[in-house]
Amino acid sequence: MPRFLLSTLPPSPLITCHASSGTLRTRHIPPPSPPPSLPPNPNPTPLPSLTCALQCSHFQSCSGCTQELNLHRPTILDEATEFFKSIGVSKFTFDSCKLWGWRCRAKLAVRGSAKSPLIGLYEEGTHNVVDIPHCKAHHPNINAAVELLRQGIVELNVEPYDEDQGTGDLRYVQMAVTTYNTSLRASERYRNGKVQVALVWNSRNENSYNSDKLNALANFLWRNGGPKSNLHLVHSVWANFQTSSNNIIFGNRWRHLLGEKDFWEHVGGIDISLAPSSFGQANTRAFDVLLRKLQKSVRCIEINKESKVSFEKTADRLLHIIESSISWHHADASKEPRSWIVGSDVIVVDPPRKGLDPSLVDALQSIPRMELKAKSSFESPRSKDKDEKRPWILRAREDSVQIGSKTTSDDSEALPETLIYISCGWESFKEDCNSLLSSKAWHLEKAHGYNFFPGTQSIEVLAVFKRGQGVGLKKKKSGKKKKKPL
Ligand SMILES: C[S@@+](CC[C@H](N)C(=O)[O-])C[C@H]1O[C@@H](n2cnc3c(N)ncnc32)[C@H](O)[C@@H]1O
Repeated sequence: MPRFLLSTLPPSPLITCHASSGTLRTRHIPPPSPPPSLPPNPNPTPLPSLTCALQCSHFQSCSGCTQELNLHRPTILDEATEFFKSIGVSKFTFDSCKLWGWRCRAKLAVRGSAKSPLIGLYEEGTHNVVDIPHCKAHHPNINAAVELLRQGIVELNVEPYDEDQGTGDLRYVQMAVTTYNTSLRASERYRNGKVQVALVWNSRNENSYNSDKLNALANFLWRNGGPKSNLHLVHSVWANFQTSSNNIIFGNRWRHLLGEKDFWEHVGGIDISLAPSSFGQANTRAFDVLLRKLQKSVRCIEINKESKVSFEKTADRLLHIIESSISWHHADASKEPRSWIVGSDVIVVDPPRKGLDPSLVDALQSIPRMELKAKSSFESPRSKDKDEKRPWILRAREDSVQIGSKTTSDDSEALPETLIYISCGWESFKEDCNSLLSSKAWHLEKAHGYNFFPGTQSIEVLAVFKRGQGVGLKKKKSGKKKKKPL
């Protein structure tokens, strides 16, 4: 039976700063020196706000971070705590991991000129790129690789993209760090992370007129940052070809140019393969902490068909450590969501920032009705399976990968008891959460927050919903104490 198991493993020892604990173990940033006219304080006590301060020279101009002090406590945390309290979860916990150097994945715009390139993020509300060579959120090797790229652009006269004219060579760069290197001690792996560099090139393909420059830039990065260089920080170089005038960063065509083609990361206790086109968490350390709360997942539904190869590689390594079956399906979860809901014990959703598609929320809300219908129906699941005509379901079945044993049909009409919602969009999460609760089909059992994006007002939330109305929220009919749900 497809199932996602929830475990309560102890928190990872990688946590460096815990918002809910009284003692903070963070990188110590000394308070600013007193003005020269004042006698120096012989016993300076570090200001709590500065202990976890960003102290980034780009803060005023860059749109990446919105909070400068108390990085371990995003200000949105108070609202989140209140929100969960108002819906019956009084113990909302929050894990803060690395506060600086946490970002292992960055997409940066490349603008300016070949002599003076700008590599960074847009200024708030504009399309002016702010150069961020000393970004405090980036893994230090992302900043080092950006510096190398800057030298390559200048030396090889690579033209950054001009949005107004649609001209230039290099539009964006994606830098993704892998800290997976078993030849190093675990404590040294993060610091020695290697960067996969994906250059978004303004041409249709590798045969276009400016492809010599692309190869020259890739060779420059490899020569000066690859395994034979002193720096050795570049893992591989990829090209993505994009000529469209819209704001979409990547085109559909990818080419591996240099270095290792496979990119592995170790999170949640397992090895994960990631293609440069796949979604990958920016904060791999914090994601690891989140994943350790979840143990096994079985039926994965993904709209991006490029992820299939990554899934297959990942699953290949999983075979000897998991007993249950695991499958990957290329499908749009918002189309016919019922087909994914029915037959699972536990549903895990991890939607993009905009939250769940309304059709999926509808389906989750209507579970009590599905239950009634299932009770009154005598239709055999097997015959239903055979008669399936809906093209998207049939397509998804064809385009799927099954690892391990097949699912059994006995429980294929089971309805989920648990819904695990992983969210990176606080506003959409609140909306989805309110919709689920108002339907009375679900109640919220617990919620944890994670500091995935220190310095911003984004938090990652792991919320566990159980089917039906919560004990505390149902009208009490007798004075007897009811058992807490497990
Ligand atoms: C926040 S990411 C999470 C991915 C994965 N859980 C992980 O952590 O690597 C959201 C994922 O949902 C996928 N997605 C977006 N809309 C979808 C849809 N309608 N049906 C299925 N997958 C979808 C995206 O391609 C993306 O990989």
